[in-house]
Amino acid sequence: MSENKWIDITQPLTNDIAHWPGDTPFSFELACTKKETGSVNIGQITSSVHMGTHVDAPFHFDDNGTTIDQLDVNIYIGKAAVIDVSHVTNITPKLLEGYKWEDDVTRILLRTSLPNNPKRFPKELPVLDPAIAPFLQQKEIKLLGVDMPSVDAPDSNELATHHALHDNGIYILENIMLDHISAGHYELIALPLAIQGADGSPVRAVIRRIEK
Ligand SMILES: Nc1ccccc1C(=O)C[C@H](N)C(=O)O
Ligand SMILES: [Zn+2]
Ligand SMILES: [Zn+2]
Repeated sequence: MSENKWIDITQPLTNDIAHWPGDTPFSFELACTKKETGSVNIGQITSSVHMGTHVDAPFHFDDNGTTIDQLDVNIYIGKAAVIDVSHVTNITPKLLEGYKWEDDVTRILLRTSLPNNPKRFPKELPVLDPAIAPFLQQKEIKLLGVDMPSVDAPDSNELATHHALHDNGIYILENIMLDHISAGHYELIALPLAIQGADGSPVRAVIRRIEK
C-alpha cells in the first residue's frame, strides 16, 4: 500500500508576489555572489511578515497578544478538513452547519470562491461572518485556514473576524492555495518561523490526504 503524497498549498515567494496595499513588498536577491566571496552565494530577503501563505500571531491585532515565537507548534501540525464554500460569497454559521463535522478534526481550511492568484491583490473578498468563530469553537476548531489575504475585509479597521476568532481560541492561517484541492480529510503542516517578537510569519503549508 502506498502512502499519499504531501501536496504544496503555499504561494511561491516570487519578487512579484502581491503584497498588502502600502505594506513592504517581498524581495529576494543575492547580496553576495560566489564570484565575489570566492566560496558561496548568499541571498537576502526583505518582506512584510504577512506575505504569501502566512500565519497571524495574536500580537498582530492585540498589543497584549502572544507573538509568533511564543505559539505552540502543535497548532500548525495535524488533522485538517478542507471545506468547499466556493458557491457562496458570505460564509455564515448556518452555512457551515450544513457540513458533516467529525470529532477528531480541530483544523479547517476553507476553499472559497476567490481564485488562487498570488500575483494579484484581490479587489473583493468573500465575507467571513464573525459569528462563525463561536460556532467553530463549539466544534473544537483550533485553526482556521483561508485562501484569501485576510479573514476580514481589506478596508476593515476593527477586524471583527480576527478578534472573534482570537476570543474563541482559533488561530489564523491566510493565503493558502486550494484550487487544486478537493474537499475532505487531510493532515496539515504549516509551521511559522520562530521570529522573536513578530506579529506573523510566512509558512510552508503542505497537506496529505487521509483515506477514510
Ligand atoms: N500588512 C498589513 C498592513 C496594514 C493592514 C493590514 C495588513 C495585513 O497584512 C493584514 C493581514 N494580512 C491580516 O489580515 O492579518
Ligand atoms: Zn496576516
Ligand atoms: Zn489576518
